[in-house]
Amino acid sequence: MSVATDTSAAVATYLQQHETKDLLRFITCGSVDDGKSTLIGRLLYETRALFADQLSALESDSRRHGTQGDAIDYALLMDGLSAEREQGITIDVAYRFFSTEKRKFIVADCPGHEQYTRNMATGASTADVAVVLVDARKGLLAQTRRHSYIVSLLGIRHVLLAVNKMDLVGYDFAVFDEIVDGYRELAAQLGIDNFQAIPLSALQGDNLLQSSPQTPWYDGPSVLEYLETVRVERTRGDVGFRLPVQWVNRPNQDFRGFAGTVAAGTVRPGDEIVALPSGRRSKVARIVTADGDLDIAGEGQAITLTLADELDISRGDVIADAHKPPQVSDQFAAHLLWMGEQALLPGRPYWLKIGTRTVSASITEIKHKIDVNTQEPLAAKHLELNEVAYCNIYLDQPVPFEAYADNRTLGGFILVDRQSDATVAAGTLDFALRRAGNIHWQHLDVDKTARARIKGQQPRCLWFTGLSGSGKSTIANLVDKRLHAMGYHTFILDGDNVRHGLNKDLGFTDEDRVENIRRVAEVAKLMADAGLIVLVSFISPFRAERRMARDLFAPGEFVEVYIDTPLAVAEERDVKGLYAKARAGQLRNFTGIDSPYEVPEAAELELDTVSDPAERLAQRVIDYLIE
Ligand SMILES: Nc1ncnc2c1ncn2[C@@H]1O[C@H](COP(=O)(O)OS(=O)(=O)O)[C@@H](OP(=O)(O)O)[C@H]1O
Ligand SMILES: Nc1ncnc2c1ncn2[C@@H]1O[C@H](COP(=O)(O)OP(=O)(O)O)[C@@H](O)[C@H]1O
Repeated sequence: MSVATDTSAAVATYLQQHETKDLLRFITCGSVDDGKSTLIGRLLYETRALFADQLSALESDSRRHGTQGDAIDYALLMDGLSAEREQGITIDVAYRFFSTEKRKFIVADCPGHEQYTRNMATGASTADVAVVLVDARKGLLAQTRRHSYIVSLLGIRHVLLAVNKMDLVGYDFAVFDEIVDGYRELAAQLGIDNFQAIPLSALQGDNLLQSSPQTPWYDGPSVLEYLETVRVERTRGDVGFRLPVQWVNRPNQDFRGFAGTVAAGTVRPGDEIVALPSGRRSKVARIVTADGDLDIAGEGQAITLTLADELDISRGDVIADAHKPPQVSDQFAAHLLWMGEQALLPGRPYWLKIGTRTVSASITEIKHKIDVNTQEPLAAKHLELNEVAYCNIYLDQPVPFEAYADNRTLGGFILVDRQSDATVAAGTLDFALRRAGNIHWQHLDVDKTARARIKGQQPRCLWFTGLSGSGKSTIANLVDKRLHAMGYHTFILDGDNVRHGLNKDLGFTDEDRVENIRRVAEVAKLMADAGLIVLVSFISPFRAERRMARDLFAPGEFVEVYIDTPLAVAEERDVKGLYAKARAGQLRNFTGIDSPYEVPEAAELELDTVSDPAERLAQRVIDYLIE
C-alpha cells in the first residue's frame, strides 16, 4: 500500500543518487516531547547528510527559535514546517533522507498527537522498521500502545524501542528493564516478533552512533548500528513470483512486454507463469531491462517480461508463479483505518486500489471497530476519522490478492472517494470470504429486451429526488397516470410506501439512508429488467448513492429528475407537519434541518416547483421520455 505524497519526486531523485546501496525505510513514532525530533535531527547531523543550505538554515534557526542556547537544536531539523513550530508539535509526516557507508535511509517522522493516526499510517505504509520512542521517566503510555498497534496492523515486523532520556533517570538499568518487560508483553499481544530495545539519550548522544560508557550494563547495538544491520523482508516465507502489471509495453508489432516492479519471489526465463485474474498460462521468454536482459530478477526490481504465448494481459493484472499462484476473490475480511473527513458508510461505493488495479468496492458489514488504545472490539455502524475496524468488503470484480501478512503489495489497499478523489482509508486484506464463489448467475431465456418488446416500450428508471414536501410524489403520480393512460407499463416506488414494507427496519441515519437507497435501486433495476418504466420517488439525499443507482442501469435508462424546491417553500407547505416537528426538536435527522441534502450536479431534468405548476412539470418529464 502506498499513499501518494508530494515528496515522491524528491524520493525518486534521492534513490537515483544512491542506487547501489541497500535501502531501509523507517518511521519514528512517539509523544510530542519524547525527543524523537532530536533523535532524527542528530542522526542526520552526525551522519553528515545535511545539505549545506539545510545546515546554515539550521544554525541561524537555532539561534532564533532554539531551546538549547547557542548549541544546535537538532529538533528543528525535523520540525521543518513553520505551523508545527508555532504549535510546538509535529503535525504531518516529514520525510528525510540520509546515508552511511552501509545503507541509505528514508525516515518518516510521524506525529505523536492523538488525532493524527492518519498521518502515522501514511508514513508506516511503506516502512520496514518502526522506531518507537519512550521517555524513560514516563514509561509506556497509551500512545505507545496505539502506535505499536498501528505499526503491527500495517505489517511492520521490526520495532526499535528507543528508551530515551536515560540521562534523566541516572542511566538506571532497573528503569530500562521494567519498560522493556512491559513492551515485551505488548509486542507478544500484537504479534510483533522482532524488537530491539536500546537505552538512549538522544540529546547527549548516548548509544546513538556508538555504545555509551554511561550504560555498561547494555551490550546491544547503538541506534545507527541497529538500523545499518537489521535484516528486513517485505514478503513472508516462500511466496512465489508476483508481478503486478503496471503497463503493457508495445512499441511495435513484434514486441509485447509487461512492465512492473516485482512484488515477491524471483523469476527466470523459462519459468511457467499464470496471468490473473484470467488464469491463462504461459512461459517467460525474456526479462528485459534498460540495461539489457537478465537471467534472474527478484523483489523490488523494475522489469519488463515477454512471454512465449500471446496472452491478453492488461494493467492491473498479476503475472505469477504458475505453481504457487495467489488467490482470486471479490469478497474479503479486511482491516480498515478510516482517514476520511466524512464517515465511512456501509453500502456506499468507493474506488479500491490494490497493487496496480482499481475496482469499485463497498463495505458490506462493519464487524466491529477496534479501540486503538486497548485493542478492544466495539460495536459500530459507521467509522469516523482515525478509527480502525474489522469488516467485510465486496468488490465489483474478482482480483488477485494475498493476505497482507504474507505480501504487503498484494494485500494492502487504499479506498478513494468517488466524488472528491481523496484517499479515505488504508486497509489490509486478511482472507477471502467464500460466499461469492458459491453463488452463480442463473441464465434466463426470456431476457430484458424480450420483456420490453412485448410491452412495446423501452425500460426506464425515472429517479425523482428532492427535499421532503418538494413535490416528488405529486409529480411522479401525475407522470405515472399519463404514461398509464398512454398504454405504457409502469410502476411507482415511493419512499413512504417502501418504508412500510421492504425497508421497515430502516430509519433516517446516514447509514440507514444509504441502505434504503441501495435496496430500492436494486428493486428498480429488477423492474427495469422486467421491461417496466419504473418511477422512484425518494429523497435520496446523497450524490454517492444516486450515482450508485445510476451505475446499475444501461446508458440512457436512468433519468435523474431533481425536484427543485427551496427549503423555505417546502417548509411552508409542510404537508405532513414534519418540518414543524423537526424545528421543535421532536424529530431528529430531518433532511434540510439537521441532515444534509446534496443538490444534483447533472440531473437530466430540473423541475422548479415555484415557477411552474405540477401539471406542467409532469408534462416536461413525458416530453423528455417521448421525444
Ligand atoms: N428524519 C426524516 N427525514 C426525512 N424524511 C423523513 C424523516 N422522518 C420521516 N420522514 C418521512 O420519510 C419520507 C422520506 O423517506 P425516504 O425513504 O424518501 O428518505 S431517504 O431517501 O432515505 O432519505 C419523507 O417523505 P416525503 O415527504 O415524501 O419525502 C417523510 O415523510
Ligand atoms: N409545482 C408543484 N409541484 C409539485 N407539488 C407542488 C407544487 N406546488 C405546490 N405543491 C404541493 O407541494 C406538496 C408536495 O408534497 P409531496 O408531493 O408529497 O412531496 P414529496 O413527495 O417530495 O414529499 C403537495 O401538497 C403539492 O400539492
